[in-house]
Amino acid sequence: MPSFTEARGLILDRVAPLGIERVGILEAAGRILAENLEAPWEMPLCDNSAMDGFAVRAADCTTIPVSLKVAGYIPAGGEVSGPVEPGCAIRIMTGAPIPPGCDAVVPVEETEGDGDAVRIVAPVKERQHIRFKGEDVAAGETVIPAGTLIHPPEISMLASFGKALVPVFRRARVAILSTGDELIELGSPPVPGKIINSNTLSLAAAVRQCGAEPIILGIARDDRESHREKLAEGLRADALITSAGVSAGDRDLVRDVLAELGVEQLFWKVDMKPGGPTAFGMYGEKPVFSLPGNPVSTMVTFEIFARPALLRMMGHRNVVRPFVKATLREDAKKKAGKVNFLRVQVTQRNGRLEASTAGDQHTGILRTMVRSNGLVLLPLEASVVPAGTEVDLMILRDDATMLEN
Ligand SMILES: Nc1nc2c(c(=O)[nH]1)N[C@H]1C(S)=C(S)[C@@H](COP(=O)(O)OP(=O)(O)OC[C@H]3O[C@@H](n4cnc5c(N)ncnc54)[C@H](O)[C@@H]3O)O[C@H]1N2
Ligand code: MOO
Repeated sequence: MPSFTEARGLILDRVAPLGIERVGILEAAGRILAENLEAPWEMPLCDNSAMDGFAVRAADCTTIPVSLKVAGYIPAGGEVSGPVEPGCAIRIMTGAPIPPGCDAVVPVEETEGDGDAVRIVAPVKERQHIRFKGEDVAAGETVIPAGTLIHPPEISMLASFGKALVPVFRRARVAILSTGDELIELGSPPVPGKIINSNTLSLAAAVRQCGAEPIILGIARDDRESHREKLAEGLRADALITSAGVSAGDRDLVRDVLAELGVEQLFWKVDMKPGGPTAFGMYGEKPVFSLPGNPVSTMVTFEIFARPALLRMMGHRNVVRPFVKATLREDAKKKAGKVNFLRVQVTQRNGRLEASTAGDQHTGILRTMVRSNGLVLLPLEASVVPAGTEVDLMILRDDATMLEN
């Protein structure tokens, strides 16, 4: 039986980025750039002022104070007129081009009005307060390499170079199927023995949260016909995720029917809890995740196995949430011989991360998952991990470490 890292390795070895598409620049945020951005021109395009003030010739300002004739005005977006004569200054706004002849800008705060002239009252150094042509980016330079996750700074750079359409890796279309005769859809009244199909929705939300597109297939009933029809439909997407029907129950049909449909199984069962009865296979280039049905196990196995694979398919390079060190606040008990993921509440105290159990750790307890914002890895052989131990923590929520308790 593979460890969770081996199982994840088997998956990541088999999935690769999907194709490339061009999207409107705002749609590119959160996506992965698929081609290098090479600067089509230099930035800035011309020497320009970094301050509101006066463009001067530094050689005119060797003795301070000095009065210079104000010979013109260039607003931002304005145009440069002829060269500036010695003894003259040009009123200039931030971003406006430096007129020829000038080699420094004096901020307005370092000047005084003097009729038609301006009096410069602070020392002036050649080149001060000028943003020089090409100092930010040279023409032809690779400014953003392919494979970069696009954040607002990349949007700014892409926009600055006129890229209204941006080449990004395609989003994965992910089919989601729940299985089981006990399931009813959201909206039906509660009935003992029946379960509202929450896995489809938590999976769809998780798929969406990682930037992929969920395709909800509904529920496959516990017969081969229903499984065959729904699973075949799911295999048309870029990836298929099913929940339930993979343990040892006599009606756990998922793996059987997937095999009939031509899915090559790479593993079934992983050495971890929750999530032991997870299966994974490939249908050609498409990954097929058969996740266990307990809602907690479904979500944990999505995090550990499906999310990294979907991210890789969408071109991401950093696909695995890293483990960071945290201090365990209470003793944690488990059965020796299996890796456990403990659902925890992460807090930050004096800049250090601490993890407390989020409640009852039975895999049937959904409330504990709702209370948790991280998973602590409890190692294989341990049966008690005492309070105060430094443990490996996987943070699941971006806002988790903002909490100071
Ligand atoms: N004899 C064995 N029994 C079980 C084993 C085992 O190894 N041997 N493993 C246990 C573990 S661990 C898990 S996890 C579950 C996984 O079972 P399945 O994936 O086959 O799922 P089901 O048995 O159908 O359902 C489990 C549980 O989850 C609820 N469920 C299922 N689908 C949904 C859904 N779409 N939305 C919300 N809740 C769902 C279902 O009602 C059950 O309560 O097997 C153990 N048994
Ligand atoms: O793995 Mo089951 O996922 O322990 O509840």
